[in-house]
Amino acid sequence: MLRLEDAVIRNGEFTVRADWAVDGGARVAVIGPSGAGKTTLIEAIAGFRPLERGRILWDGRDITGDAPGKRPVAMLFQDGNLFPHLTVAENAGLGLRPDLRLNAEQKARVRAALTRVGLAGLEDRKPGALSGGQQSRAALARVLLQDRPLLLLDEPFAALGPALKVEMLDLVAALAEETGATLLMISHDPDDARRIADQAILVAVGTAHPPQPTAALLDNPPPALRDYLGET
Ligand SMILES: Nc1ncnc2c1ncn2[C@@H]1O[C@H](COP(=O)(O)OP(=O)(O)OP(=O)(O)O)[C@@H](O)[C@H]1O
Repeated sequence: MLRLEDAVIRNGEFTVRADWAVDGGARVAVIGPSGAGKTTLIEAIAGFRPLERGRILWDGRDITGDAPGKRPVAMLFQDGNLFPHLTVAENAGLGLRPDLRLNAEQKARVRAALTRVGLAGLEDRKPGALSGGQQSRAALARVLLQDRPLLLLDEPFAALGPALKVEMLDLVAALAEETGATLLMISHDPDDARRIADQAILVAVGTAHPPQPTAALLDNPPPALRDYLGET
């Protein structure tokens, strides 16, 4: 379980508050107007931004002061953070060992992860020789190999076309199901939230609200969300 306890997170003059918990294994969308603090929230959970007040707990353990690498967290960004000079296998392998000194068993795990995300046969390509969707898959393989119980996604597939995006969302949902990972995903597209997340955290007017059923929130949005969704 992820718990934010009476947390206040600052980003310049801006602050966002959070006081709630997300159950282990849940899939949660983070939605809300532009500039409301969604990225700020995710950065604090990942450890890139200190709390001004409060605590972050994972399964009861206080991780508030832990460095990003020590947290139970893997993060997937929109650009995938792939290194252009490394092969697909090497980019994925970074999820196991940053120095890439992989033994035979670890190399086999990299191959298995690449196969799982549909990149078998492309292990030796560089990212520049992959399509956008294939690049997303390579980044996902790295996240899979990191094997962390909490997966944070900041609009990971926004640059993909609609069909490809749906394919990637379904793959992420399937992987989360298989590994039991807890998923928090920022999205600007309500359809993404409905597709992948049965719960949603609304971030608006300085507050990240407790998770609530996605369909109920989107079917009957509060004013801050209604304006944003263009349903005035
Ligand atoms: N470097 C900064 N210095 C000061 N204020 C900042 C800085 N970066 C962001 N902010 C402010 O913090 C607030 C939250 O930004 P954040 O990126 O978390 O919002 P967001 O909900 O993720 O937005 P978007 O949906 O547009 O990505 C914004 O209102 C912004 O003005």
